[in-house]
Amino acid sequence: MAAAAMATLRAHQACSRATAVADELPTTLPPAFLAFLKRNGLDVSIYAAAATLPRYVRVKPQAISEIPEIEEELGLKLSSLTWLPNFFSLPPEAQIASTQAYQQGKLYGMDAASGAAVAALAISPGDHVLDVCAAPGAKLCMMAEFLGDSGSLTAVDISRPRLAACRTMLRKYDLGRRTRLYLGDGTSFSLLPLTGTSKLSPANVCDDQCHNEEPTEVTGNSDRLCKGGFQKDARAEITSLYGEWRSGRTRQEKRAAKRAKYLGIPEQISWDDRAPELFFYGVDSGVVGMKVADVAQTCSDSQNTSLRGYDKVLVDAECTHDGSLKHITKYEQWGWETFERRFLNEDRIASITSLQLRLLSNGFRLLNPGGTLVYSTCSFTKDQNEGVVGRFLATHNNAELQEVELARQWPCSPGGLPHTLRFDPVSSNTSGLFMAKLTKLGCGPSNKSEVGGC
Ligand SMILES: C[S@@+](CC[C@H](N)C(=O)[O-])C[C@H]1O[C@@H](n2cnc3c(N)ncnc32)[C@H](O)[C@@H]1O
Repeated sequence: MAAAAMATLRAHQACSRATAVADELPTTLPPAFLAFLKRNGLDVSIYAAAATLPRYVRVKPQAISEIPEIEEELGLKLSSLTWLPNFFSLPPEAQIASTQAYQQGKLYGMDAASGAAVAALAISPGDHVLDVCAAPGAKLCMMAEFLGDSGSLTAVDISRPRLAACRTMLRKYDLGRRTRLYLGDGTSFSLLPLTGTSKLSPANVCDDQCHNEEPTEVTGNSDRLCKGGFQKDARAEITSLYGEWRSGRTRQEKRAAKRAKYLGIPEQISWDDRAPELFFYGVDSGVVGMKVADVAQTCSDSQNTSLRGYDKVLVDAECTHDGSLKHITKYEQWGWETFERRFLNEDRIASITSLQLRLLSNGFRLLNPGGTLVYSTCSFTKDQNEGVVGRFLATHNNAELQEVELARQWPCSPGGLPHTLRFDPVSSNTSGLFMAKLTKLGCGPSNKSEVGGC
């Protein structure tokens, strides 16, 4: 079909969907949310699309040949997305959680717009990738798939329970081999990728004499390791090496859970506690066999050296979630007070753009020159999207917005800055998502303190 005819058809489809959604406008959205939409110039009718929006799943490449069996189990046809490989749409009411295909880790639920944000990063095998706000981890899983058998994936999130969900997901889908998960603050995270190879093969790992579940400085014999911990040898010099990661909650996690339960607070690290905690590492993440000090090599250690940062960075920033339609409508059952407290609280809204800017700036600091960063949110507001990116560009003359070439085939609209993109239920038939793709230009006077040899 000619491009012009295609555009007309798309506009027509969007228009008839818009008419349909306006007819089904929900009346239950709470006043605080309606006021938030009004303040931000957003049209409430978009939320009526929530009920008709398809569900999307990503089928792992290894399971693509099993689509007929998966369809039979689901009792319906998977409709392949022509613009996003391995993504399929399902009717909104489709239930996947009880299927064997889901339980066996052959597919996972993920909105197509979220898949597009990962595709925009153009991850290649061998890349060192950083995910600054990783949990609960659907994008992380997709990034791990793209990475394949080389390179590394480092992921950070500030919420312990969400990070635990992320770890469960990586393990369920067997995608954690090259991944390190950190409980930490993405605005200050400074750890560099591990570019070397593991110093010990699993054959050298011993089972006995294990003392700790987490690495600590101990007197040890660096030739032999314990699974998930370290052994003591009084004769050897002070050293500590990582063994294989062991499942189950670490002592540190159990302590934090107990404390959070006692205080009745969420298990989240405090904003002042900036030291990242290694929460999970895969067998090929480069951690096994490394000294604690080497794994903890930070960006500040690397000034004026040749230590490298990350090739690709995703900053899928915390936001007000107003574009995440299905999520929003769930609050009808969960209670709008929770939504108001979490997302519409005045202090929270005031601080969120500042948080987003700091997450973006820190992700960019850790990016190698020539590398790619994608900033995304699931908010429709200009402040959290074009506003944050505009403020960032005003102070980073080594950053440049880039075209997402794949997007020429995507059902999205242009954002308010060159090359930025917006997905929404009416024109894209997806949840809401904004994305900006940035690259870091070569070293200049303005980026002297950044990684990558500058
Ligand atoms: C939009 S969600 C990320 C979704 C995730 N990328 C995915 O695909 O599943 C935003 C995440 O940012 C995390 N977050 C909030 N503040 C943070 C901070 N200062 N540093 C790191 N993560 C943070 C939240 O805990 C939340 O999990």
